[in-house]
Amino acid sequence: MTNTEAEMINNAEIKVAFFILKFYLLLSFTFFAKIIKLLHFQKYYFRKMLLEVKNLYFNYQTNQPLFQNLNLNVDEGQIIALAGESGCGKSTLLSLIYGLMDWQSGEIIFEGQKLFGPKGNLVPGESQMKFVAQNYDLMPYATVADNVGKFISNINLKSKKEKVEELLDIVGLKDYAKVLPKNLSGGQQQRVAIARALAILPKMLLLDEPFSNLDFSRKFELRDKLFNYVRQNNMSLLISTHNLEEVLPWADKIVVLQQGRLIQNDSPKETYENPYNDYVAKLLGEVNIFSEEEKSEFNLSKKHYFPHQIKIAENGVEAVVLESLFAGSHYRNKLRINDKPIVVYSQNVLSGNVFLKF
Ligand SMILES: Nc1ncnc2c1ncn2[C@@H]1O[C@H](COP(=O)(O)OP(=O)(O)OP(=O)(O)O)[C@@H](O)[C@H]1O
Repeated sequence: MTNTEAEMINNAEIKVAFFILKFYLLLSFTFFAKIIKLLHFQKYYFRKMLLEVKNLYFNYQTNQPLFQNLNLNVDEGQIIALAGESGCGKSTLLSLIYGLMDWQSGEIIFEGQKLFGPKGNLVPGESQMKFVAQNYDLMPYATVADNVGKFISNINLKSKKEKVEELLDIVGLKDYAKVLPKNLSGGQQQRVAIARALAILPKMLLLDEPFSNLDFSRKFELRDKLFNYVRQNNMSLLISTHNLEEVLPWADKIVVLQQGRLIQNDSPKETYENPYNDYVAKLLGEVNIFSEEEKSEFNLSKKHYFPHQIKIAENGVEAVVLESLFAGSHYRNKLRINDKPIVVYSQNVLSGNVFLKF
């Protein structure tokens, strides 16, 4: 064999070796990708149940039950929005779960253990949960930092200080560490209470309308940071709200209460696309509601249309423009189809008569 022939054989061997290596790498990459996908799937679809409310019956007054046979499950790491109009029972349900009131019958099970409400605990509240009620319950003569650090151990003061700083950053109160809560606004006190609840990384966090006192820009910032922190730390969150738009992007499930009855329990997308009734649709924002007669008159496929779901088109249902107002990202138009007033959002200002596509 000549030198050139030997070199050619060597090159061919190297090529084959490279080919096998490439094939092997590709195979192992696909294998690992599959494993990662499986773990991801498992994380979301085989979550462990953390809280179970079973056939809960509760009344403030004996003749009028607020909850009758209420059932609700919360999985580990799940974010659930508890929605409903004022007075539907959101705060009461959170207080019952946290163990601040006795219920008449039914069961509340947390981590597989039956809870007994106030009679089961010397100190009010369950130890693995934290509840931020609407009264905040702050220590008025301790600084903001001391309030936030209230439940953090003093064994390592440096790490405690760092944790408090991290939490104050999340709620946007870094510059208020040394201020007393009595000198803060309602919204600021609310944020201190949230930071304090996050401090001990509870397994379950119960927040009662946590954004009610916050201005628009603060709300955006806090929501992002709060939900990310909750997700990163695999906490379960039950958050009450009367405005679903506030929590829709982050919630795994929307649970809707109407006068103490649980009427819908679905994913945000399902709730938005198929609200159970007019009450649920209105919790999701401005909405056009059509009666059965109007549905057949305008040939509509559903009952509820949000203003952006109705498009201005070349032809379709004719409407008269009553008003077209600039609303930032869109124009908010009041229209009338025959006698039916509706609201439609458009990219341009409207006038005269238009055609609508549903
Ligand atoms: N201490 C109480 N005694 C008697 N009835 C009460 C008491 N607290 C609340 N209620 C009633 O129970 C119902 C539910 O109240 P709850 O505060 O749980 O509603 P909510 O949905 O949290 O309202 P909001 O959004 O205004 O906080 C309401 O009709 C309310 O009037």
